[in-house]
Amino acid sequence: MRIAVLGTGGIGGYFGGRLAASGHDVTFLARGPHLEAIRDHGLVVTSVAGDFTVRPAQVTDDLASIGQVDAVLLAVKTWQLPPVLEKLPALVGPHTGVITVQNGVEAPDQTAAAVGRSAVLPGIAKIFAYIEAPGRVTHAGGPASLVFDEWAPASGASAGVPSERVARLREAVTASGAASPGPDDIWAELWSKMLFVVPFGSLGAALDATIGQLRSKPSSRILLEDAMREVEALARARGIRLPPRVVEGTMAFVDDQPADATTSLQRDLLEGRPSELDAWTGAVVRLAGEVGVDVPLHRLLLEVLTSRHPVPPPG
Ligand SMILES: NC(=O)C1=CN([C@@H]2O[C@H](COP(=O)(O)OP(=O)(O)OC[C@H]3O[C@@H](n4cnc5c(N)ncnc54)[C@H](OP(=O)(O)O)[C@@H]3O)[C@@H](O)[C@H]2O)C=CC1
Ligand SMILES: CC(C)(CO)C(=O)C(=O)O
Repeated sequence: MRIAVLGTGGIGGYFGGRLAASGHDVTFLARGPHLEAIRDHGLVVTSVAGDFTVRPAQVTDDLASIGQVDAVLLAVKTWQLPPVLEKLPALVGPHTGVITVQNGVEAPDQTAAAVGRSAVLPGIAKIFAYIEAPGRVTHAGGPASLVFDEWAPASGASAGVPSERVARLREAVTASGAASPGPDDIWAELWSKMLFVVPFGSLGAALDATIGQLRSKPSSRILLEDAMREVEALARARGIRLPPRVVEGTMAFVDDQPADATTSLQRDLLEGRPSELDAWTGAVVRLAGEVGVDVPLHRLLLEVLTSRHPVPPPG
């Protein structure tokens, strides 16, 4: 299968690396010293599931040179999407599937605005992975699964039967050594991840606290749960079929995580880098406004984090 991995970071490097190592024709988009290191020494992946190196790796910083592919793994951060989306149409043919992996719930729509809904496979990456050094990606934990589906999966008698391209892609991911379970409802999955990651990320950043600290102090535990209930109310108001008792289930998941866990949002904000705040907390506030749901905790968190961490200039 011809695959383009747009953004060779934690997600693109890990899942794209596995697909390349298992024999698919994968082209990686990267830039700067990371690109040079991959070109010179291959893409080196250190993983709790087994290390591997893709050498030689096909890597470029020129998206337009890639041409049409069977699948795209769109794995840049949310604020990096616009220039990539502008050039994405050149990679997309009538059967190409573009998997989005961004946290938040807006990347599928943004991608659809560039290439049409029929090309988009909304997805979620369940993993903890990052760039360790130029040319080197580390997978530190998590189930390492890539969950995705058609925008509007088959219903009625065919419910649960994946489209041909989704079936082929899931098979490729699974054969590469990662997991790709079929979701019951991809939109409910996206919102369930949002319900976990946004309260955890924004409260963690506001309080400079790990997940262990947030969950064990009664006052912050209540705030975490309240923030999750705001996302739940918003999702339900937008017609998302979240599972029953989703907050209780997510709190149980929180209790299961390593005590020192933090989110990329928290680390990016506290280290003065650009962040996905607008796509996480900003999106909750924005989308709540559209349906008249009040989300006072998220409004406060957005205000605090925006004023405390002004967006750094690009570059
Ligand atoms: N990492 C994780 O564990 C998880 C991440 N996610 C989501 O996945 C998405 C990707 O995250 P992650 O993999 O961590 O991000 P990273 O920052 O690790 O990777 C993104 C990579 O894309 C590169 N890139 C961006 N734009 C371009 C461009 N125009 N040309 C060439 N290279 C480019 C970046 O380069 P540069 O550094 O130079 O900007 C960077 O190397 C995020 O939206 C995140 O929310 C979801 C679940 C878990
Ligand atoms: C918390 C985590 C690793 C969960 O997958 C995440 O998505 C992030 O930090 O961006």
